[in-house]
Amino acid sequence: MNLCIVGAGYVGLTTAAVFAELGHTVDCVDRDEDKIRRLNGGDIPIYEPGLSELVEQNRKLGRLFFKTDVEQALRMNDVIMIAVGTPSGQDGSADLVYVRSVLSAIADTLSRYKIIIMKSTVPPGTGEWARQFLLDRGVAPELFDIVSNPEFLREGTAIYDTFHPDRIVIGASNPDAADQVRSLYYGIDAAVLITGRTEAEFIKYGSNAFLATKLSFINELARVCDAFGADITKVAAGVGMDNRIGSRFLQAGIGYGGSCLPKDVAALIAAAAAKEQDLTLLKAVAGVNHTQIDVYLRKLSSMIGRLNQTAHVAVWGATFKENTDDIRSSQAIALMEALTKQDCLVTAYDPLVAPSLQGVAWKSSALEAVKDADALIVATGWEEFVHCDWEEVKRLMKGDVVLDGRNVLNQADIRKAGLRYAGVGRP
Ligand SMILES: NC(=O)C1=CN([C@@H]2O[C@H](COP(=O)(O)OP(=O)(O)OC[C@H]3O[C@@H](n4cnc5c(N)ncnc54)[C@H](O)[C@@H]3O)[C@@H](O)[C@H]2O)C=CC1
Ligand SMILES: O=C(O)[C@H]1O[C@H](OP(=O)(O)OP(=O)(O)OC[C@H]2O[C@@H](n3ccc(=O)[nH]c3=O)[C@H](O)[C@@H]2O)[C@H](O)[C@@H](O)[C@@H]1O
Repeated sequence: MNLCIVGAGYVGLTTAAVFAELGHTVDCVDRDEDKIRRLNGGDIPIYEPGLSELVEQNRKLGRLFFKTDVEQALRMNDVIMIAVGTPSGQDGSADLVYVRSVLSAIADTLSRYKIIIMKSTVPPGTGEWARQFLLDRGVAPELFDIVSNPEFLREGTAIYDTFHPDRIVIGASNPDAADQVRSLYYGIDAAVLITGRTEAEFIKYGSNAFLATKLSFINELARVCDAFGADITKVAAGVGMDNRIGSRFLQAGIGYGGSCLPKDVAALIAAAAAKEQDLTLLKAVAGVNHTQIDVYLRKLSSMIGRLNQTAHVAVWGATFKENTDDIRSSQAIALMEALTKQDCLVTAYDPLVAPSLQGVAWKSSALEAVKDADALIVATGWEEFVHCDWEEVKRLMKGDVVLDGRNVLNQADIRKAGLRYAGVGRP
């Protein structure tokens, strides 16, 4: 099939590479000229394990192209996939400005039947709104179908997730269009759920909202475990052994971040509010996440006795989780900002990024960052932090406090090196 994917971000690029690998011919277009220039020069603008190899392989095979001429690519292809960003607006609702601009370009170029796939995460009802948008722009109804096909990949494992999804959700009002979208995925062994468009949109928000709920639940339980001197990792293991609950997404820490969970929880709350529904549970989920960093700061303060300009805190990790270079809504960054707000001296290191942050001194290695620090906080679970030389850390630090913001460290190793360990909900 000939496919045009609009948006060369995490989702657009991964989907383009995987669909090309499945044998389709893919035009991946983005209006960001610099991004497309880099892609055509063999430079992948995001860090995603395995993506670079897959892109290069399929470019060489003549199945994957990167272009800036969005209109021309829209004209040339039979299937259009919208994979542009849907960021949070002022009130938390999803800002559809980029989606609208693609729809506008589609309205300007549509002269024969096309399937328009909404891959971006959009609020319930957006497919219907998009259909009306095109009709209002004078596009004949028989010239298009809009199909919702939400994406469930995780950054850092995007290629694996796209080849091995738990399910493929296709929301369409026309069964033929749904079948065509299904055929794009031939070669991928996964359950396919065909549903209505609005239901598909809800499935995406429901999934992310549930994942966020699971995380805030375990983080709140970790706070109580702390108060009782119990170990949340053991509690989570036991709770997760119930198949109805499942063991994944129960790792307590400084809270969830990234470009999607916080944004999608906020968007669902806003979408519900627009229909006069008050989502009290999800508001609490967001609230727990928002205050999770305070829990760590209180713990840090109690261990080093102060949080002010005389406290030197080293922070390891800046990305919102390991194996990505994405710092969007990163709790690690929020933590650094909270520390600098208290005038602490912050030295930091991340294997991939060093974003400019007032009051934060970036160092070129993890060990450099801990030199003379009173305390170390591990804010992202990168492998190199998990397996570091704790004896050396102890030698370099002035103080002896190690705060495990992801509950990924081996307490025994840290204590053996003469350091004091604290996680959240871990005695
Ligand atoms: N990042 C992720 O892991 C996942 C994201 N999603 C959803 O997928 C959507 C895209 O997310 P990301 O890939 O992270 O976004 P991104 O922000 O990384 O990339 C979006 C791209 O779209 C381009 N763009 C915007 N308007 C355009 C236009 N009119 N014409 C051409 N290009 C245009 C931008 O230049 C940018 O390169 C969002 O709705 C997100 O919620 C869904 C699942 C996973
Ligand atoms: O819609 C999206 O964009 C995507 O959002 C998340 O994927 P992602 O944002 O890549 O990251 P996750 O792996 O879900 O992690 C989110 C945050 O939760 C944290 N987390 C995750 C798992 C856990 O047990 N504990 C925990 O604190 C991570 O450190 C991270 O900050 C979902 O997992 C994907 O299914 C979804 O497609």
